[in-house]
Amino acid sequence: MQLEIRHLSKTYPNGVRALDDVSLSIPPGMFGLLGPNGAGKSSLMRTIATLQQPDTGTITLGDLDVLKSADAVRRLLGYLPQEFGLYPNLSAEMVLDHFATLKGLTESKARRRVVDALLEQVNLADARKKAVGGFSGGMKQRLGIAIALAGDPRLIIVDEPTAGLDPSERYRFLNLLAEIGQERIVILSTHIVDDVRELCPRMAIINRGRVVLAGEPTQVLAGVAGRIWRREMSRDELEATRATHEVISVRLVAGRPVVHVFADACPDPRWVPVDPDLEDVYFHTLAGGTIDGASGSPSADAPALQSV
Ligand SMILES: Nc1ncnc2c1ncn2[C@@H]1O[C@H](COP(=O)(O)OP(=O)(O)OP(=O)(O)O)[C@@H](O)[C@H]1O
Repeated sequence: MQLEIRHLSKTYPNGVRALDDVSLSIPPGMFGLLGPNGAGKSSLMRTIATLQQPDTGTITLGDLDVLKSADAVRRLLGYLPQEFGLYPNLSAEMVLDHFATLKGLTESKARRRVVDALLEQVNLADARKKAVGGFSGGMKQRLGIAIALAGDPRLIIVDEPTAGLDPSERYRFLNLLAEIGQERIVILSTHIVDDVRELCPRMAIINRGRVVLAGEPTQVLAGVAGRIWRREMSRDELEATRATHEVISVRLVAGRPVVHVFADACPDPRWVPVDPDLEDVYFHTLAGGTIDGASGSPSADAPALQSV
């Protein structure tokens, strides 16, 4: 079963064009949808989740017309939105039991088995009796995934799930997603490049409502190989470099800027070649650059580049 999105566009009543002719093919496994704030990720996720209609375009899941069969799609869907509220006084077990009932698990013994298995899977079995109001961010996200998994969905959408998690909770959460993504379509929407690098065999970058790049991380990395150069420099030199080169990222190492530029040839002997990482691809693409061998239409107007 594959998710096919064709020519999807959406303009909100305030005139914002959140989706602009978006087309994507998403096979089973983890799919990373990367983009900066306001790129249109949540608009796309909500549309796939049947929570809003586009102006034009089609979405199919296998043989199912997603936009015309909302009820059938919801039976196959698990959705973890960017923000979700939980009654703080209920225990994890009660919350999950409630959602499992909503998903159609009406027989109490079968539902208890599912709830137990889900709590075990997301590593919350020990916290099952605790009120969710006292949960940490990571625990809440894991409970959110357990809710999304109730009813054994074929398509799972998770919108910015790792923002605000500490490194160990983030690692735990990504591991859980990797396990889940083995037999289903899992769309991970995020602005965190590392989430996609660590998890997703397929990815797309969306910016200003358009798919500006789609492909496999290894393939898109190969597309910029040999054209990323690094140099440590002073802050004054950085300003001059911005005027003459395509600066794609700047990181501080011990307080000094370490700069990556995109160039077909070594700018001068002070620059050293680097193996590109996905962040180089991301910022190069957002700046309107193209990647050899990847699909997508480059951003017409480039946003400001990342700066320190
Ligand atoms: N209901 C709405 N009405 C009007 N404009 C909206 C609405 N929802 C989103 N937008 C606008 O559409 C654009 C895309 O927003 P969207 O939330 O889809 O992006 P995003 O990539 O998910 O960003 P973020 O990570 O900040 O949530 C933004 O300019 C946003 O302000």
